[in-house]
This record gives sequence, C-alpha cells and structure tokens, in this order.
Amino acid sequence: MAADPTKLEQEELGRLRQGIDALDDQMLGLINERAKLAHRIGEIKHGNIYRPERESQVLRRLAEANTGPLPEGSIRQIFREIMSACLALEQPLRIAYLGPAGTFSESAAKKHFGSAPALSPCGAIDDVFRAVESGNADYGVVPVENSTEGAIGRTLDLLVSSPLQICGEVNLRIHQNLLSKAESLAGVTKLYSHAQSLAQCHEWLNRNLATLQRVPVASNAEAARMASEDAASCAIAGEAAAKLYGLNLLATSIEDDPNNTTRFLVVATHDSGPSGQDRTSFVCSAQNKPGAVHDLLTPLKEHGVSMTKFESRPARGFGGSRWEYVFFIDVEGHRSDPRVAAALDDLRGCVGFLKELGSYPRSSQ
Ligand SMILES: O=C(O)C(=O)C[C@]1(C(=O)O)C=C[C@@H](O)C=C1
Repeated sequence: MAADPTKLEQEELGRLRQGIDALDDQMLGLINERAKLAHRIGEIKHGNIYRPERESQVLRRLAEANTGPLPEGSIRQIFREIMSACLALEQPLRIAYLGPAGTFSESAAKKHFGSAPALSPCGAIDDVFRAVESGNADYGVVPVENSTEGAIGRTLDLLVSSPLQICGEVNLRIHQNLLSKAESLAGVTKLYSHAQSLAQCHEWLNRNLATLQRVPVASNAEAARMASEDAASCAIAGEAAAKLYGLNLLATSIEDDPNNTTRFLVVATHDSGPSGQDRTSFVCSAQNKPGAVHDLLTPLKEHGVSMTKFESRPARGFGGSRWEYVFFIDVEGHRSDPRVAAALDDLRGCVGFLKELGSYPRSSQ
C-alpha cells in the first residue's frame, strides 16, 4: 500500500487542487464564451450549421499547436467533444450507423461527431443509406475497408447506386478483446464473434484457444450480448461492447495484425467544402480494350494528382456484363482544386461512366 502523504505534502496537495479549481473556472468561462461565438456563427449561417471542413481545420490547428504533455490524441478528443457540444446547441444531429449498439461503427461515429448527436443503430448497411436518403438521419456512418480483410463490397455498391455523397472518413484502430461474464476461461466452451473478427484473431486463437468451439454471429456486439447471457461462453468484440454488456476483459488486443484498422465513411446529402487537406472519391468504368486501365491513370499523372486508392469491383450489379469492372479511385485534393477538377474533366471525356462520390477532409490517422 502507498504511504500516507506527509504534512508538507498534504499542504502542497491543497495548493495544487486550488490551482486546478482556478484553472477549471477559467476553462468553464472560456468554453461557454466559445459556445456563444459558435452560436452567433450559427445565426449568420442559417440552415445547415455542421461544417466538416472547419472542424477538421480546428482539430488540425490545435494538434499542431500542442506542446504537451497531453498527447495529440487527447487534445483532439477534448476539442472534438467541445465542438460536438457547441454544435448541439444549434443543430442536434441524428446519425445512423451500422449497429447494433456497441459495434466499431458506433465507436467510429462517436470518434467523428463526439457524443452529443443522437445515434441510431441500423440492422444493415442498406438501412444506413436509406435512413439518410429518407431524411430520418442527417448523416450515416458505414465501414468501407479493413486493413486485414479488404473492401466492404456492399458499401461500394451502394455508393454507386445512391444519390448520397461522402462528406467524411474515419480511420479506427480495431482492437479485439476476449470478453466473458466469467472471470476466467476455466468453464468456457464456446466463442462467439463476427466471422471477420474470428479471421482477424485466427493465429492468436490457434495459439491460445485451439480447442474452443468458434461460432460466427451477425456482429461483434451481438456476440457480446450472447456471451453476457451465458457464463460458459465468451466473445471477441471491442471495448465498447464489453462496457455495454458488463463483460470482463479476459485478454486485450488479440488481433493478429497490430495495425488492424478499419476505414469508415460518413455519407450525407452533400459532400464537404475544402479544408486544405482533402480527398476526393469517384467511381468509373473502363472500356473493354487493351490499355483501358492505363488510360484511366493518365489524366491523374498529367495533372499531378496523387492516387491513394484503386479498387476494382465487378460491374454486374450496375448493368455491366460478366468480367466487366468498375474502378473506385481516391485521389488527394478537393474536387474544387484546379488540378483535381482538370483531371476529372479529362477522365470524363475518356470513360463511359464516371460518378463523383464526394470530397472530404482526410482522416488525421
Ligand atoms: O465555424 C463554424 O462554422 C461553426 O459553426 C463553429 C463550429 C465550432 O464549434 O468550432 C461548430 C460547428 C461546425 O461544424 C464547425 C465549427
């Protein structure tokens, strides 16, 4: 046990706490002053107040100005919550995400919007798009790719067919944990998780729990819920699900790839204005002739536009015939940047189909 503080230390403790109280009072005043400025900005803007490009600039500027000791991640989190609360005074946002509660999509939505908005879980990626299209939600958060498992095809397909635009991206480090109602694995016979999570922890499971029966279920959060009802089972899921269902963390960060990251997109009826560090996504077809894919890349090269993603997908779902493909391309820059605009114009002239999916601030991670 730690020794009790000496009398001198007790006195110092009192002075330090007074110092903290004084700073807290100042910060309280300043945060409310800030809220008043945001409120006035809201009055001037009329209508849609949420500005992803401005939020990205605010967070980037503070992260760059930060000299510590608080790390950049904490500064971003604190100011994210302050902006989230300021915005909620003006425009309470409704966010649809791929549920149920406790999924990584929910964590991504909170990371991007803070905790002020009303979050509604949807049963499928299609339902997230539908909620935003119908006006039942202002924004939608859906996974689009995982660094271990690759693209989420359904999200890509819906980006082609839906009128929604991408207005943001969130990169989330995915830490998988072994959770159970039980305090140890002694009597545990079954393991629930989503098939993707089982795959992401495959080697760890083979090394540590080779004989445990693995049961794939609809989502990690559902796995956690099932494990919460049966102490002879365990689940692989994120920390949010562990908290939600009151489960013990029997092992943490058990994913095989320590850099396991999922990229989520924020979809809306509009994309984002330029923030200075943006990405533009579009999808296009290539003609079925030699050198067609090379032709797609030429306008980008000619206008000095960097490509950050190139993903192909069968075009069958979009009226294409067998063995025809569409290409999902991400480039650096905003569609209003002259070089990006010129490259897109040239591309439009040489492909059968091109759809802009939106420009949005690049994720900080
Ligand atoms: O700068 C603005 O346009 C604001 O409305 C202020 C503010 C903020 O709190 O900084 C609030 C909401 C917007 O999404 C962006 C920024």
